[in-house]
Amino acid sequence: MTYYAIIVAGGTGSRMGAQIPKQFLELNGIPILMHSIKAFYQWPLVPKIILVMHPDFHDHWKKLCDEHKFTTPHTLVPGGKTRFHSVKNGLEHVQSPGVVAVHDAVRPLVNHQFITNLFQNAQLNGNAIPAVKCRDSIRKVENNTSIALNREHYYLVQTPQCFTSEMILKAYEQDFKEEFTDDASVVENMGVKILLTDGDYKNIKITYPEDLLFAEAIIGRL
Ligand SMILES: Nc1ccn([C@@H]2O[C@H](COP(=O)(O)OP(=O)(O)OP(=O)(O)O)[C@@H](O)[C@H]2O)c(=O)n1
Ligand SMILES: C[C@](O)(CO)[C@H](O)COP(=O)(O)O
Repeated sequence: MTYYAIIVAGGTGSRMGAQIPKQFLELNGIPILMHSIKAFYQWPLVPKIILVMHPDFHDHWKKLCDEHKFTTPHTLVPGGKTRFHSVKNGLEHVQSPGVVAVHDAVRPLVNHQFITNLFQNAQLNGNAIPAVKCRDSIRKVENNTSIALNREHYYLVQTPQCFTSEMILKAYEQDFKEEFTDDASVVENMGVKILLTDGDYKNIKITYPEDLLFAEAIIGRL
Protein backbone atom coordinates (compact mmCIF):
# COMPACT_ATOMS: atom_id res chain seq x y z
CA MET A 1 0.00 0.00 0.00
CA THR A 2 1.33 3.46 -0.88
CA TYR A 3 0.57 6.37 1.41
CA TYR A 4 0.49 9.90 0.02
CA ALA A 5 0.41 13.30 1.73
CA ILE A 6 -0.74 16.20 -0.41
CA ILE A 7 0.30 19.36 1.40
CA VAL A 8 -1.54 22.34 -0.02
CA ALA A 9 0.49 25.55 0.12
CA GLY A 10 -0.95 27.37 -2.90
CA GLY A 11 -2.82 30.14 -1.06
CA THR A 12 -1.98 33.83 -0.76
CA GLY A 13 -2.81 34.30 2.93
CA SER A 14 -4.99 37.37 2.33
CA ARG A 15 -6.49 37.28 5.86
CA MET A 16 -3.03 37.18 7.43
CA GLY A 17 -2.06 40.35 5.55
CA ALA A 18 1.69 39.62 5.66
CA GLN A 19 4.21 40.54 2.93
CA ILE A 20 4.54 36.90 1.90
CA PRO A 21 2.00 34.03 1.98
CA LYS A 22 1.67 32.85 5.59
CA GLN A 23 3.02 29.33 4.90
CA PHE A 24 6.49 30.94 4.51
CA LEU A 25 6.36 32.89 7.80
CA GLU A 26 8.63 31.55 10.52
CA LEU A 27 7.42 29.62 13.54
CA ASN A 28 10.09 28.61 16.03
CA GLY A 29 12.86 29.49 13.55
CA ILE A 30 11.64 27.67 10.44
CA PRO A 31 8.87 28.36 7.87
CA ILE A 32 5.42 27.13 8.97
CA LEU A 33 5.31 24.85 5.93
CA MET A 34 8.43 22.94 7.02
CA HIS A 35 6.78 22.00 10.33
CA SER A 36 3.82 20.53 8.42
CA ILE A 37 6.01 18.50 6.05
CA LYS A 38 8.26 17.24 8.88
CA ALA A 39 5.23 15.99 10.84
CA PHE A 40 4.37 13.68 7.94
CA TYR A 41 7.86 12.42 7.10
CA GLN A 42 8.42 10.14 10.09
CA TRP A 43 8.73 6.42 10.66
CA PRO A 44 7.09 3.94 10.67
CA LEU A 45 4.47 5.26 8.26
CA VAL A 46 6.30 7.45 5.74
CA PRO A 47 4.08 8.79 2.95
CA LYS A 48 5.15 10.15 -0.42
CA ILE A 49 4.92 13.90 -0.01
CA ILE A 50 3.39 16.06 -2.74
CA LEU A 51 3.78 19.77 -2.08
CA VAL A 52 1.43 22.07 -3.99
CA MET A 53 2.57 25.67 -4.39
CA HIS A 54 2.01 28.59 -6.78
CA PRO A 55 4.81 28.51 -9.43
CA ASP A 56 5.77 32.12 -8.55
CA PHE A 57 7.07 30.81 -5.20
CA HIS A 58 8.93 27.69 -6.34
CA ASP A 59 12.31 29.48 -6.48
CA HIS A 60 11.65 31.13 -3.12
CA TRP A 61 10.88 27.72 -1.63
CA LYS A 62 14.04 26.16 -3.07
CA LYS A 63 16.10 28.99 -1.52
CA LEU A 64 14.41 28.45 1.84
CA CYS A 65 15.20 24.72 1.64
CA ASP A 66 18.88 25.55 1.04
CA GLU A 67 19.00 28.13 3.85
CA HIS A 68 17.39 25.77 6.37
CA LYS A 69 19.17 22.62 5.06
CA PHE A 70 15.72 21.13 4.57
CA THR A 71 16.16 17.81 2.74
CA THR A 72 12.86 16.00 3.35
CA PRO A 73 12.01 14.40 -0.03
CA HIS A 74 8.95 15.85 -1.78
CA THR A 75 7.50 16.44 -5.23
CA LEU A 76 6.78 20.10 -5.98
CA VAL A 77 3.58 20.69 -7.98
CA PRO A 78 1.98 23.96 -9.22
CA GLY A 79 -0.94 25.36 -7.22
CA GLY A 80 -4.37 26.16 -8.64
CA LYS A 81 -6.89 29.02 -8.50
CA THR A 82 -8.65 27.65 -5.38
CA ARG A 83 -7.81 25.02 -2.77
CA PHE A 84 -9.93 22.56 -4.78
CA HIS A 85 -7.81 23.16 -7.89
CA SER A 86 -4.58 22.85 -5.89
CA VAL A 87 -5.66 19.47 -4.47
CA LYS A 88 -6.65 18.34 -7.97
CA ASN A 89 -3.14 19.19 -9.23
CA GLY A 90 -1.64 17.19 -6.37
CA LEU A 91 -3.84 14.19 -7.15
CA GLU A 92 -2.24 13.92 -10.61
CA HIS A 93 0.73 12.38 -8.78
CA VAL A 94 -1.32 9.74 -6.92
CA GLN A 95 -1.72 6.15 -8.12
CA SER A 96 -4.08 3.44 -6.85
CA PRO A 97 -4.07 1.48 -4.65
CA GLY A 98 -3.17 4.00 -2.00
CA VAL A 99 -4.32 6.09 0.92
CA VAL A 100 -4.21 9.86 0.55
CA ALA A 101 -4.02 12.52 3.25
CA VAL A 102 -4.72 16.11 2.24
CA HIS A 103 -3.30 18.62 4.68
CA ASP A 104 -3.26 22.42 4.93
CA ALA A 105 0.37 23.60 4.92
CA VAL A 106 -0.76 26.12 7.53
CA ARG A 107 -1.64 23.54 10.20
CA PRO A 108 1.95 23.09 11.45
CA LEU A 109 1.15 21.59 14.86
CA VAL A 110 -0.23 18.31 13.55
CA ASN A 111 1.53 15.30 15.07
CA HIS A 112 2.66 12.04 13.50
CA GLN A 113 0.68 9.66 15.72
CA PHE A 114 -2.50 11.60 14.88
CA ILE A 115 -1.64 11.35 11.15
CA THR A 116 -0.94 7.59 11.41
CA ASN A 117 -4.32 6.96 13.10
CA LEU A 118 -6.09 8.83 10.32
CA PHE A 119 -4.26 6.91 7.56
CA GLN A 120 -5.14 3.60 9.26
CA ASN A 121 -8.79 4.58 9.77
CA ALA A 122 -9.16 5.62 6.14
CA GLN A 123 -7.52 2.40 4.95
CA LEU A 124 -10.11 0.42 6.96
CA ASN A 125 -13.21 2.54 6.43
CA GLY A 126 -12.67 4.53 3.23
CA ASN A 127 -12.30 7.94 4.80
CA ALA A 128 -11.33 9.57 8.09
CA ILE A 129 -11.95 13.23 8.82
CA PRO A 130 -10.68 14.82 12.05
CA ALA A 131 -13.10 17.13 13.84
CA VAL A 132 -13.47 18.67 17.29
CA LYS A 133 -16.64 19.47 19.19
CA CYS A 134 -17.66 23.10 19.33
CA ARG A 135 -16.75 24.35 22.83
CA ASP A 136 -18.61 27.66 22.73
CA SER A 137 -22.32 28.31 22.66
CA ILE A 138 -23.43 28.69 19.11
CA ARG A 139 -26.04 30.94 17.44
CA LYS A 140 -27.39 31.15 13.92
CA VAL A 141 -27.94 34.64 12.53
CA GLU A 142 -30.54 35.17 9.84
CA ASN A 143 -32.48 38.30 8.84
CA ASN A 144 -30.88 40.27 11.69
CA THR A 145 -32.14 37.76 14.28
CA SER A 146 -30.04 35.22 16.17
CA ILE A 147 -31.24 31.93 17.58
CA ALA A 148 -29.43 29.51 19.90
CA LEU A 149 -28.46 26.16 18.39
CA ASN A 150 -27.65 22.93 20.19
CA ARG A 151 -23.85 22.81 20.11
CA GLU A 152 -23.90 19.03 20.56
CA HIS A 153 -24.71 18.87 16.84
CA TYR A 154 -21.74 20.97 15.65
CA TYR A 155 -18.13 20.01 14.97
CA LEU A 156 -15.19 22.00 13.62
CA VAL A 157 -13.41 20.15 10.86
CA GLN A 158 -9.61 19.93 10.52
CA THR A 159 -7.00 18.41 8.23
CA PRO A 160 -5.36 16.01 7.37
CA GLN A 161 -8.44 14.50 5.75
CA CYS A 162 -7.71 10.93 4.61
CA PHE A 163 -9.29 8.82 1.88
CA THR A 164 -8.60 5.75 -0.18
CA SER A 165 -7.05 6.89 -3.45
CA GLU A 166 -9.96 5.43 -5.45
CA MET A 167 -12.45 7.53 -3.47
CA ILE A 168 -10.65 10.87 -3.63
CA LEU A 169 -9.54 10.50 -7.26
CA LYS A 170 -13.16 9.90 -8.32
CA ALA A 171 -14.47 12.77 -6.17
CA TYR A 172 -12.09 15.28 -7.75
CA GLU A 173 -13.38 14.41 -11.23
CA GLN A 174 -16.48 16.47 -10.26
CA ASP A 175 -16.84 20.07 -11.40
CA PHE A 176 -15.87 22.70 -8.83
CA LYS A 177 -18.60 24.16 -6.58
CA GLU A 178 -18.21 27.16 -4.24
CA GLU A 179 -19.50 24.98 -1.36
CA PHE A 180 -16.39 22.78 -1.56
CA THR A 181 -14.52 24.22 1.43
CA ASP A 182 -12.58 21.03 2.17
CA ASP A 183 -11.99 17.53 0.76
CA ALA A 184 -14.77 15.93 2.81
CA SER A 185 -17.34 18.22 1.15
CA VAL A 186 -16.08 17.16 -2.29
CA VAL A 187 -16.25 13.44 -1.45
CA GLU A 188 -19.65 13.82 0.28
CA ASN A 189 -21.06 15.46 -2.85
CA MET A 190 -20.79 12.13 -4.69
CA GLY A 191 -22.93 10.40 -2.03
CA VAL A 192 -20.24 8.98 0.27
CA LYS A 193 -20.85 8.99 4.04
CA ILE A 194 -18.20 11.06 5.81
CA LEU A 195 -16.70 9.46 8.92
CA LEU A 196 -15.56 11.83 11.65
CA THR A 197 -12.73 10.90 13.99
CA ASP A 198 -11.35 12.73 17.01
CA GLY A 199 -9.58 15.93 16.05
CA ASP A 200 -6.96 17.72 18.13
CA TYR A 201 -7.66 21.19 19.58
CA LYS A 202 -3.94 21.99 19.21
CA ASN A 203 -4.06 21.32 15.45
CA ILE A 204 -4.96 24.94 14.68
CA LYS A 205 -4.98 26.59 11.28
CA ILE A 206 -2.86 29.71 10.95
CA THR A 207 -5.31 32.15 9.41
CA TYR A 208 -4.99 35.49 11.25
CA PRO A 209 -1.95 37.10 12.96
CA GLU A 210 -3.12 36.05 16.44
CA ASP A 211 -3.02 32.40 15.34
CA LEU A 212 0.77 32.68 15.08
CA LEU A 213 0.88 33.78 18.72
CA PHE A 214 -1.25 30.78 19.74
CA ALA A 215 0.99 28.45 17.70
CA GLU A 216 4.16 29.88 19.32
CA ALA A 217 2.64 29.35 22.75
CA ILE A 218 1.61 25.76 21.95
CA ILE A 219 4.93 24.80 20.31
CA GLY A 220 6.79 26.11 23.35
CA ARG A 221 5.00 23.47 25.43
CA LEU A 222 5.13 20.49 23.05
N1 LIG B 1 -5.53 28.31 -4.30
C1 LIG B 1 -5.24 27.79 -3.11
C2 LIG B 1 -5.82 28.31 -1.92
C3 LIG B 1 -5.45 27.74 -0.70
N2 LIG B 1 -4.57 26.74 -0.67
C4 LIG B 1 -4.11 26.19 0.64
O1 LIG B 1 -5.20 25.72 1.39
C5 LIG B 1 -4.91 25.83 2.78
C6 LIG B 1 -6.08 26.42 3.57
O2 LIG B 1 -6.42 27.66 3.02
P1 LIG B 1 -6.43 29.07 3.76
O3 LIG B 1 -6.07 28.97 5.15
O4 LIG B 1 -7.69 29.75 3.37
O5 LIG B 1 -5.18 29.78 3.04
P2 LIG B 1 -5.16 31.02 2.07
O6 LIG B 1 -6.06 30.80 0.91
O7 LIG B 1 -3.72 31.25 1.80
O8 LIG B 1 -5.69 32.19 3.03
P3 LIG B 1 -6.72 33.35 2.73
O9 LIG B 1 -8.06 32.67 2.47
O10 LIG B 1 -6.70 34.19 3.96
O11 LIG B 1 -6.23 34.09 1.51
C7 LIG B 1 -3.65 26.68 2.91
O12 LIG B 1 -2.56 25.84 3.28
C8 LIG B 1 -3.48 27.25 1.53
O13 LIG B 1 -2.12 27.50 1.16
C9 LIG B 1 -4.02 26.22 -1.84
O14 LIG B 1 -3.21 25.30 -1.80
N3 LIG B 1 -4.37 26.76 -3.05
C1 LIG C 1 -9.82 22.66 4.94
C2 LIG C 1 -10.10 23.42 6.21
O1 LIG C 1 -8.90 23.74 6.89
C3 LIG C 1 -10.92 22.55 7.15
O2 LIG C 1 -11.17 23.25 8.32
C4 LIG C 1 -10.86 24.68 5.92
O3 LIG C 1 -12.11 24.37 5.38
C5 LIG C 1 -10.12 25.66 5.04
O4 LIG C 1 -10.92 26.82 4.93
P1 LIG C 1 -10.38 28.19 4.41
O5 LIG C 1 -11.55 29.09 4.29
O6 LIG C 1 -9.72 27.89 3.10
O7 LIG C 1 -9.46 28.70 5.45
